[in-house]
Amino acid sequence: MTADPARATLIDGKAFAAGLVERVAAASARLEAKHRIKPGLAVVIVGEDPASQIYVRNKGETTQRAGMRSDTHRLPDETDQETLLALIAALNADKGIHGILVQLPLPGHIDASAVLGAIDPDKDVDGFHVVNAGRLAVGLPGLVPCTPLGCLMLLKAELGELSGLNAVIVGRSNIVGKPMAQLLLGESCTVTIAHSRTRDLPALCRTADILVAAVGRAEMIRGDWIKPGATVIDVGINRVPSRDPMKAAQGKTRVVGDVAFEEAAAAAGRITPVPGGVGPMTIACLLANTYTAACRSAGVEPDALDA
Ligand SMILES: NC(=O)C1=CN([C@@H]2O[C@H](COP(=O)(O)OP(=O)(O)OC[C@H]3O[C@@H](n4cnc5c(N)ncnc54)[C@H](OP(=O)(O)O)[C@@H]3O)[C@@H](O)[C@H]2O)C=CC1
Ligand SMILES: Nc1nc(=O)c2c([nH]1)NC[C@@H]1CN(c3ccc(C(=O)N[C@@H](CCC(=O)O)C(=O)O)cc3)C=[N+]21
Repeated sequence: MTADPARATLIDGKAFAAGLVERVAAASARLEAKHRIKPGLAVVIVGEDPASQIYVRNKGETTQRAGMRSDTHRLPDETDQETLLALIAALNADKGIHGILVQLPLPGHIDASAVLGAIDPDKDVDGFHVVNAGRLAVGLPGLVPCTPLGCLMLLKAELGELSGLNAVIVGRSNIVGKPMAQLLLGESCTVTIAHSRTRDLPALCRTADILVAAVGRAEMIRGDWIKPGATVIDVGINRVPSRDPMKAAQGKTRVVGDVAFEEAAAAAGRITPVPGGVGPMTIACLLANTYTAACRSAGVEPDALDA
């Protein structure tokens, strides 16, 4: 909460994620004590992309802190598709592994959709398999992509009932925009999905009670695009040069979202920061999905993970 009433309330994704990780850890400990199952996550990373390396290290550390098994498979950039598919087949067959995540992007010589399609849908903790996309679309239980799931948890924690609200999602990717739309539709929001061909995006955004930005363009969404009092969820993770010109000259960067934060915070009712907003929720939801997958593999009803 901020003291200035003219400024939006900050949605503390980092704190919410820490609480969720604790609840997953407690639920996993109960699962292990009662049913002798320790949830296990396998993360596969191909190549040396530095940003990906950081995320993968973060995921591994958080998973272990939650008392779950975490295996990281680091493969060289030149790994061929058959080798990767053989690893996935082995992980699909491994009874101690309940979740498999293949870090994206993959090197260009690998067909990402073939690789994602090879993961057992019941171990697909990213929720990227077409079977899970289909389950989400028709309202069957499945595994839901972590980033939109984390956004929905924040929205429900902040707003409670979402029914009837106008939601505008900027971005239509299969991993963020589309599943976000499905989830908000499931909450009975009136959902509009915008993209690079949308006409008069600022006017459309001004209709949003809930605005989700998943574009990948630094600070594209301006303060005067925000309906006063709206809830703004900024998914974007963009590296831009440091503010300090000396540091920028040394190639130092900082992370900003898709929303011009200072301007938007002056208009919005609530807003997520970047960093410290959606990003940590993505990792917490990955653990939640791994716990859920482990329970289902044993036919055990997962404990509720809400706050
Ligand atoms: N916090 C987290 O945990 C995560 C953050 N991210 C971040 O979220 C952002 C989005 O990721 P992702 O969905 O994978 O990105 P994609 O690049 O796959 O999709 C971007 C979407 O934005 C649309 N778009 C691009 N430019 C414009 C524009 N000028 N006006 C309106 N729409 C536009 C594109 O439209 P079109 O389809 O027409 O090309 C596309 O639908 C990135 O910054 C990414 O780093 C992603 C995953 C997790
Ligand atoms: N198969 C797959 N699944 C993914 O979920 C996946 C992926 N590939 N490839 C890359 C994107 C990106 N992503 C993020 C996760 C956490 C933060 C995160 O925790 N960010 C922190 C720190 C940001 C920083 O300072 O760099 C924050 O926003 O506060 C960000 C981004 C998951 N992704």
